[in-house]
Amino acid sequence: MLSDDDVKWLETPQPGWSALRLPHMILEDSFVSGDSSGRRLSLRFFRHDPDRSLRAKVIFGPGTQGPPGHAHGGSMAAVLDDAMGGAAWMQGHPVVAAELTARFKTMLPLGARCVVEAWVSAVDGRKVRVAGRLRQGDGDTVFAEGEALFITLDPKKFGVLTSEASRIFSELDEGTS
Ligand SMILES: CCCCCCCCCCCC(=O)SCCNC(=O)CCNC(=O)[C@H](O)C(C)(C)COP(=O)(O)OP(=O)(O)OC[C@H]1O[C@@H](n2cnc3c(N)ncnc32)[C@H](O)[C@@H]1OP(=O)(O)O
Repeated sequence: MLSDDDVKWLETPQPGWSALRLPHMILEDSFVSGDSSGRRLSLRFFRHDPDRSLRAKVIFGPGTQGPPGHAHGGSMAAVLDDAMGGAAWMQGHPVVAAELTARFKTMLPLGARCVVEAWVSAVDGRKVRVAGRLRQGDGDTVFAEGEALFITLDPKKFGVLTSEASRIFSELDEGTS
């Protein structure tokens, strides 16, 4: 479903980005990242090293259709949710989403190469506010913007996921320090 060029594009970090190699336990059956068929969502996650925010490359496949030929708003909101949650995890906050706002700005053509940017905007106790943007990969068109409130949980509730996350992010630090 994806061309070889699309796969190559998805897997190639931009300057200042480090690839996040997420373990099978996170990817398997993930609503957003768990589809390897290319029919629905194809994503690769990265860390933007200068400010440790999150980047993702994403292609919305034919199975994400809402308006004919364009992505469903729910699929865009799901990608923003996942990326914003990932941005919080990347900065050491084991969270789940409590509130999510999405603003749909421009219809997103299926198959377009897109980039997601997500960053933590404020932390107040257990409340972690995160913002995000879904834009054209090779241009400035913004398809959707998001804001969300995430709540930090007891890391014990995430069990092995929390230690996996620490391991993944410390490996990145070793690679870029
Ligand atoms: C490599 C690894 C990568 C891993 C990358 C993984 C990325 C995954 C990202 C996916 C993100 C998701 O979709 S997660 C799935 C969707 N979300 C969920 O299913 C969450 C369901 N909701 C819950 O489980 C719960 O409501 C919680 C945990 C959010 C909160 O419950 P709690 O723990 O009992 O906390 P509680 O005392 O109620 O609230 C704590 C504080 O937060 C505030 N608060 C709580 N909810 C709200 C709310 N909706 N709006 C405003 N404020 C709220 C409270 O007022 C309080 O403030 P104060 O009194 O302290 O001031």
